Amino acid sequence: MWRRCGALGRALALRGLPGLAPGAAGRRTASGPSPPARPGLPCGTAAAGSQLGQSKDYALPNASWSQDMLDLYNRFLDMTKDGLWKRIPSYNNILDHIPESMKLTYEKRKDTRLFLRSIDAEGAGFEYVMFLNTSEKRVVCLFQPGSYLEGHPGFAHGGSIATIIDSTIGSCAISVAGKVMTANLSIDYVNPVPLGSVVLVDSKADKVEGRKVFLSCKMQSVDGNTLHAEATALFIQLDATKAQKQQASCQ
Ligand SMILES: CCCCCCCC/C=C\CCCCCCCC(=O)SCCNC(=O)CCNC(=O)[C@H](O)C(C)(C)COP(=O)(O)OP(=O)(O)OC[C@H]1O[C@@H](n2cnc3c(N)ncnc32)[C@H](O)[C@@H]1OP(=O)(O)O
Repeated sequence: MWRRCGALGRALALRGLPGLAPGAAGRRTASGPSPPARPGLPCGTAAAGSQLGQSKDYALPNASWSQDMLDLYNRFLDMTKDGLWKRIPSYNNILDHIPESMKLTYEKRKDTRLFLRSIDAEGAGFEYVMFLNTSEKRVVCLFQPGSYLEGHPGFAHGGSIATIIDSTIGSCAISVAGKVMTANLSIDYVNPVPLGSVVLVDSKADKVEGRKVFLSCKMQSVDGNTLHAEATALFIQLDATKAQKQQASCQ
């Protein structure tokens, strides 16, 4: 049912995208190519507002991205050209991700932030960009954990790994079922993730049963040789009444 370790590398190769050269990381940190032109954005996001300059899109290259991160990003950007993959923009307020039509019941608060975007220093927190393939019900996240995500010396904290997995799987569940919440997330941590390295978080919706969305995910190194973590999750589509109540209780 699910791709084993290294399968994403094979999947990339199938698309004519060979794996990255080993040791490519770290060739460039302080400067690099200018951000490429914005590719197509997933429908239903607040992309239009963002394009008007209202919200910063963080899922674009910055000076902290390593060469591995940039190379992989450019490979995925290439894959957006035929329209099968789309880059998901990233704003620091979750409401900027919600289509205008769904915003009626929400009031934008200035003092909240998406957890993943809570660290301001470029490169110190979660550097990531996600790509969505709607037909495969799949979201892949390119993730470079920064120095403020440390757990054991030199390695990413397990909570930060859980966060990026939950968010990647969550974005996949949202693309399949709209308003959802994590009901269950189970993670096997297989190999530690070095800070500053680049990993691929590859998630897929395996099954939808009524309001239940079952997903699975693998986190692996760019060359596909190291499996860092694997996870399964259950997301529940919120029923409209409950969603309204939850919203009312936190305003
Ligand atoms: C187009 C692309 C778009 C891209 C989008 C880009 C955006 C990117 C931006 C940023 C990424 C962020 C992405 C979000 C990621 C983060 C998500 C979170 O962290 S969520 C916070 C943590 N989770 C909670 O706090 C939930 C707390 N729990 C609840 O509120 C409820 O328990 C809830 C909603 C999960 C279910 O409650 P009920 O009342 O609606 O449903 P009931 O009746 O209890 O369950 C429905 C069915 O599910 C089963 N079920 C429920 N929980 C289960 C469990 N833990 N295990 C197994 N089954 C369970 C039940 O047994 C039932 O099954 P039967 O229909 O009877 O067959």
